[in-house]
Amino acid sequence: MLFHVRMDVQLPPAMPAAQADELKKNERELAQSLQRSGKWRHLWRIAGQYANVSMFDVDSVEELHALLMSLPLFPYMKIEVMPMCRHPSSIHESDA
Ligand SMILES: O=C(O)CC1=CCC(=O)O1
Repeated sequence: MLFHVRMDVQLPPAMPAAQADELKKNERELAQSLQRSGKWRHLWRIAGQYANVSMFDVDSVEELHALLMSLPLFPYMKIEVMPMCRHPSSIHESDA
């Protein structure tokens, strides 16, 4: 199942820089591991914003929910999820 996910990061301005850096480092490590596994298919920065657009390929909504909740930055992100299904006019086999 494919999901389009937008994540807006909203770190508290008062958070110490060292704590923010540690969260970002842990987030990067997990994100890269999930990309290598194929679960996190795409990760794009939205230009000019501390936000990303991602595509996830998971087996269920429950798996997506657990994955998103496991992200170190989860408590500091506004997350919007859009479930994707194949468009009948798509010529890309990988869009399923
Ligand atoms: O910086 C972001 O958009 C949040 C994030 C997701 C994966 C990652 O490494 O950072």
